[in-house]
Amino acid sequence: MKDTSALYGTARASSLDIEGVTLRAGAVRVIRELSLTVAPGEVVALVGPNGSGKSTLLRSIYRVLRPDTGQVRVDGRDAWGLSAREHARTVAAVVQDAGIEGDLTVREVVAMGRTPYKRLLDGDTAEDETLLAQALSLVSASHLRDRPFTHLSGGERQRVLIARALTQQPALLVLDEPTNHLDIRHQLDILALLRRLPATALLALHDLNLAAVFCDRMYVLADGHIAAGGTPADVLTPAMISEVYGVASEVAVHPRTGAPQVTFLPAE
Ligand SMILES: Nc1ncnc2c1ncn2[C@@H]1O[C@H](COP(=O)(O)OP(=O)(O)OP(=O)(O)O)[C@@H](O)[C@H]1O
Repeated sequence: MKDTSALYGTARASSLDIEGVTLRAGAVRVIRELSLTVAPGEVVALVGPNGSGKSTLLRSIYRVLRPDTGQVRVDGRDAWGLSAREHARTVAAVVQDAGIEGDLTVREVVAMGRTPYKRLLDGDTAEDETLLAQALSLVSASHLRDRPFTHLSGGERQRVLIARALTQQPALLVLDEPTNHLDIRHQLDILALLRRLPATALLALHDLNLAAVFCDRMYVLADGHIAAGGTPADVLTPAMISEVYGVASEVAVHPRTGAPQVTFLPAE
């Protein structure tokens, strides 16, 4: 098992409380009076149909979209009241469009994660190099270190962006479809890594069966509100899947993993 001790030698995990949050994107009210909690160290999935508001909700946690009403609290403190540096030392995000252009190398992209720990013009220290190397190793991307980021495949980029988030040493990781573009081995590796890290994680996921195996709890978003929440066994029922996704299914307990396993049935 790969070493996480440099990044997480001292275990860090934040609580997240979202209370009565309403969010607008443009003129549209996307999230209405939504509340959810994630306890320190939990891995919680946010699932739901396209357009249900998952990405929008995550944006309010990594401070791109300020709530109209309600509060996002990290360790009991208003996330929007923290200094930018303090917030970035606590919360790291992995998003779909990271907006990285130009000819930055993978190493330079991952090193951005150290910014909240530096003053202007500070160079990288030996400790930074150790953290970068460990983060790249954890996502199986050490061999990509000196390649231009924009030359990478979609799955390689995704892993590098996860490495960048890890070098922030976040106590809360917010991830928007982190398994997007990844082949099955890397999907399993990344989700197992999130489970193993001491940090708290909230991740938007489409794959209900992966959520069932790797997440402590899940919230189902539908049309900007929470339609269901609880353990995968509580949440993943044919009735919920039919109501929220309009798809027929059967749910069994997998004999090896003990997790619920959904089989989707084609429309008749
Ligand atoms: N800037 C914007 N202006 C107007 N509407 C927006 C904007 N951003 C998002 N929306 C709308 O908000 C709704 C929720 O979008 P969001 O991206 O949060 O959904 P999602 O659950 O992450 O979807 P997906 O599974 O497709 O990634 C969608 O109907 C979307 O069209």
